[in-house]
Amino acid sequence: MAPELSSPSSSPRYTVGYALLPEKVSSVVRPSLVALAADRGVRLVAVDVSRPLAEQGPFDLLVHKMYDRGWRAQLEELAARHPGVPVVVDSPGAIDRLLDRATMLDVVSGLRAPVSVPPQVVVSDAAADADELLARAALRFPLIAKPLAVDGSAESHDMRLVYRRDGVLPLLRAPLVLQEFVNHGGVLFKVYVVGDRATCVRRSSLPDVPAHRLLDLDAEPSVPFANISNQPLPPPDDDGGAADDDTPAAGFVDEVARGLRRGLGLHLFNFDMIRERSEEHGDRYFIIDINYFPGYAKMPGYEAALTDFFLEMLRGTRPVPEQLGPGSGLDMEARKLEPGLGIGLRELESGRAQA
Ligand SMILES: Nc1ncnc2c1ncn2[C@@H]1O[C@H](COP(=O)(O)OP(=O)(O)OP(=O)(O)O)[C@@H](O)[C@H]1O
Ligand SMILES: O=P(O)(O)O[C@H]1[C@H](O)[C@@H](O)[C@H](OP(=O)(O)O)[C@@H](OP(=O)(O)O)[C@H]1O
Ligand SMILES: [Mg+2]
Ligand SMILES: [Mg+2]
Repeated sequence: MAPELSSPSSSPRYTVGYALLPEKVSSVVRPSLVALAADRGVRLVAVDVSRPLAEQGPFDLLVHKMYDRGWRAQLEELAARHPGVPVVVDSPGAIDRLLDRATMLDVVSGLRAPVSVPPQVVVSDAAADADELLARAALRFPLIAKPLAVDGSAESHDMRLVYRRDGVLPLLRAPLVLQEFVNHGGVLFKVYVVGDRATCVRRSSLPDVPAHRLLDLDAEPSVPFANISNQPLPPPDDDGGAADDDTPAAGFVDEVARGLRRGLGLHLFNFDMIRERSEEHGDRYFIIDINYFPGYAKMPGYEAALTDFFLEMLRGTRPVPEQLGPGSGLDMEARKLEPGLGIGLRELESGRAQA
């Protein structure tokens, strides 16, 4: 039965543990989220990842974004021994696919919605002949060179826009992905997914590259850049004519989000989508990046969205993603949980929960 949670003074009935890096805690676990969640009966508690997980809790639900292998091993070990207690969101196996740009976007080809990935090739080691790979993949300049690993480091966001081949390839540090740059009017659509909610936010992006830039041999053959989508949006006059009401239709955004959620077997992520407008092809949408547990505070109304989602998971009113992707051996089912009956990991370890 759902707990009575409407009164601000009601004591928390559920405990949600979060295992996040300090920067993510300060960006997402803001007082406004903690207060709203508490008001609705959800207590947010930090997991101390330097201590054994089995000694902490009890947690009714665990959310996490940690890159540490030791942490992951703890989750897997516990899950193998006690499937489903507590509910872990999301499965490390499913998250793994987003931590490698070679596999991150594989899911897109299975979507029904008309959206694709720009052509790309993986350069897996420094000894690889990037020239030969480029020729074989028939990629067209400009390209974006992206580090393969997505590991929470600043380096994993160090990109390079490559206008032409001359003298550039030795500058690129493998392993990386070379992806065709798509002109898209300097505006990116960042879609935040929280369970079955999808919220599209307009963000700044790289400006279009005019054809003559590729032929200008006096200009730099490549330029480095990082974290471009955190820059403020250009005023509407300067952003290629794109305006606030130019965001993709909500039905389309929802369809893409639903397809990704199902294909990835994940609940908490965002994706970056760009739109190419050309006379030749009309509008074409591309997905260029998917991020696990992003900076939710940049999404309007994130406090209510996350709190609703926690409660749905805890009350078992939200099933896990309908189709779980490969490699997600740790996926756990949301199940009916009596409020306040979160089973402590310590108790499980000692066998008391079975008593
Ligand atoms: N194929 C592309 N065509 C055009 N622009 C692109 C393309 N790929 C990336 N970009 C631009 O480069 C930026 C950074 O690329 P990407 O999103 O892959 O990197 P990231 O560091 O993982 O970003 P985030 O901070 O969202 O995790 C994008 O926000 C977009 O502005
Ligand atoms: O910190 P790492 O592991 O590198 O991952 C980042 C993602 O790549 C970004 O997409 C997040 O920012 P956005 O929410 O603006 O996408 C960004 O969110 P943040 O602004 O809370 O740091 C991070 O989640
Ligand atoms: Mg991005
Ligand atoms: Mg990213």
